[in-house]
Amino acid sequence: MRKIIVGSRQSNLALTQTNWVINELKKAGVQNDFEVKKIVTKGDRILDVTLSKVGGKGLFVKEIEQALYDKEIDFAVHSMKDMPAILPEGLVISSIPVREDHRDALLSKDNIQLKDLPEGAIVGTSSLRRAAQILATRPDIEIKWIRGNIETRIRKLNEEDYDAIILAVSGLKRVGLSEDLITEYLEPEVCVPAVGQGALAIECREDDEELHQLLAKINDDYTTKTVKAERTYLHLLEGGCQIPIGGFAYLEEDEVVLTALVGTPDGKTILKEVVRGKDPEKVGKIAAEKLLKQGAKEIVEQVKEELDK
Ligand SMILES: NCc1[nH]cc(CCC(=O)O)c1CC(=O)O
Repeated sequence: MRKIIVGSRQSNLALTQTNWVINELKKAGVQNDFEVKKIVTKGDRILDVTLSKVGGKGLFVKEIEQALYDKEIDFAVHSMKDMPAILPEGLVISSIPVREDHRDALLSKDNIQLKDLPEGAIVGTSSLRRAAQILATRPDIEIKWIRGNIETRIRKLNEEDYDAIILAVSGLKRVGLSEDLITEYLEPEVCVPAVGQGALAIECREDDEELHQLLAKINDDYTTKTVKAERTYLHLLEGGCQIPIGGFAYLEEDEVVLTALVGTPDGKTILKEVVRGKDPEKVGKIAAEKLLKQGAKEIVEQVKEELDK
């Protein structure tokens, strides 16, 4: 039986996600042997620059995709939210396992909720999406960029002058940290998560039929459907750059309910629509059309220009 080589970034989060997927495959009855091969990406090498400035989503996946092309690895597990809307020729997202918690969370030094943080409090994030939405409700807050993996960010909260930081609940849980660290769960009504947040994407070669069959065993229909709506929307709005875009969908009976958001980084303009319907692609498309009609394109262009400076 074929041994399956799995490529992974070497961060704790990436390795945990990769091992989780391998374990799910085994639980689903896959009997092949697996080997994890660690790959260093450009995103891992750049530490001190705002991510949006150095090229956003593509940074963490390029080297891994090359390894797939070169057949050094057979599949790779990514955070769905780090995946560009369009994949390079010959590669596909073969399977989407069940989503972890989709929400962002506020972790604050003295366990103070967002609405009760003192005026001018410093909140750490390197996400324009999070910054825009925090500033929209609390324009007095000072956003300060913070980089590093989840563990590093929590250390910086304790050691530096941040009053609070924002992290994805899923990331925190996956690296094995306690949810007791969370001060406040930010529901999508307060902070629309990143498209695909909490979900994983298993990427492999399009022509690897044998592997598709194995990976299909851990595909989750609910997650696939909702992520489809989110990513259709994302694709129609941008093209890979990191801008303040949020999207989150859930199912209500047999309908997809998608909340889609675009904002300016200062939070002064927030465009938001909730769209529901049976066909996830249609729902994503309608959400994009509604926001584009309200000026989303202008916001996207403006942010891209700022980032290129
Ligand atoms: N931006 C980095 C990143 N990429 C994926 C996750 C974990 C969340 C997920 O699985 O969607 C995180 C950390 C975070 O946003 O706090």
